[in-house]
Amino acid sequence: MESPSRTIEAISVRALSKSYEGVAAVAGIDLSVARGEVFALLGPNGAGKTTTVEILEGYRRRDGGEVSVFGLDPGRDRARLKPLIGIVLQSTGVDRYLTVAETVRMYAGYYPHPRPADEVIDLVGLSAKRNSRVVKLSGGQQRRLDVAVALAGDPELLFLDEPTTGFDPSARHEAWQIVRDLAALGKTVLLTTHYMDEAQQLADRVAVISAGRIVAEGTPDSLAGRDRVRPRVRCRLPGGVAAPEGFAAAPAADGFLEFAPDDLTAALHRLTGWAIDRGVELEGLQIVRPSLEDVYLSLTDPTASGPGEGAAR
Ligand SMILES: Nc1ncnc2c1ncn2[C@@H]1O[C@H](COP(=O)(O)OP(=O)(O)OP(=O)(O)O)[C@@H](O)[C@H]1O
Repeated sequence: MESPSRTIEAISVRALSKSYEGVAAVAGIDLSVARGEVFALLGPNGAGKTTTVEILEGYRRRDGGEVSVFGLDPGRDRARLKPLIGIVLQSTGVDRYLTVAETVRMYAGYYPHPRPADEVIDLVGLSAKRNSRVVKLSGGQQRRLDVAVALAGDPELLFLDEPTTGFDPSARHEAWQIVRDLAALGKTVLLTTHYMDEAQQLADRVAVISAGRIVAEGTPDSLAGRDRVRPRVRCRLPGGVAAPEGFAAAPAADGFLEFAPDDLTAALHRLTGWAIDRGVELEGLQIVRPSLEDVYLSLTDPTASGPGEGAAR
């Protein structure tokens, strides 16, 4: 039978506030993260992400609001919370002259119910480097070791602070796989990132923080009505060929013909039928929907023109 504690949310935040010298860094945030969820906090520099996360970790005091992590208040119950959470900071200070296995075992020793060190090392893909000294690891391998250290105590919740900053593309994809593996184990993951593709790939839900407030929250695919925006059709016509009747939209800045039809299927049928009849090539024909990055920019930059009709409803 499921224990009662399994039914509560991993993280619940109500009206959280925090100011530094009278200036609000977090100005009334509500947030809830379910157990087993991968949740991404997005926001520009200085938006209040780190402040929020460090309050959840018990490293910063809040000024106001309610915060619960597995039913515990991180401001009061840090000692009880510690074995339940693992933290991967942007840079950690593991002893560079220990081996990978020694490092993970050492950290495992701090926890009451650690995960077997070899299992943790396999999980982060460092099996081949088990007996290598930290000083000999590449940057990406050291980041994996940071994740291994955070996993040593077999926490239920992982905080990942910009987990792939500075990674090459293949290291990023490998790191993403580690996060997916953690999710498959039922772990809850709260990550901060500046990479929209990372949030799109990993997060079940995202929240965008701007100037200390949450300005949008939802799944990456539906954030701010992204899924309700009419897709745009784009293509380039050969020089001297006029757009067919009914498609006489002004060309986009890059010379593409661009329009957002009511009925995408019918419009494509008419356009491609017209092109076939006349032997015209529709160069670079594509259907474009606003990306998570488009939506993010419209939410966080008041001067940006939005990603499209209805995107930021
Ligand atoms: N210890 C501090 N003392 C004073 N001001 C602080 C302190 N920590 C953060 N701030 C301020 O609070 C605001 C929010 O900072 P925070 O570090 O939470 O933002 P962030 O979203 O994590 O930014 P980044 O993406 O750059 O890491 C910023 O204006 C920052 O200058």
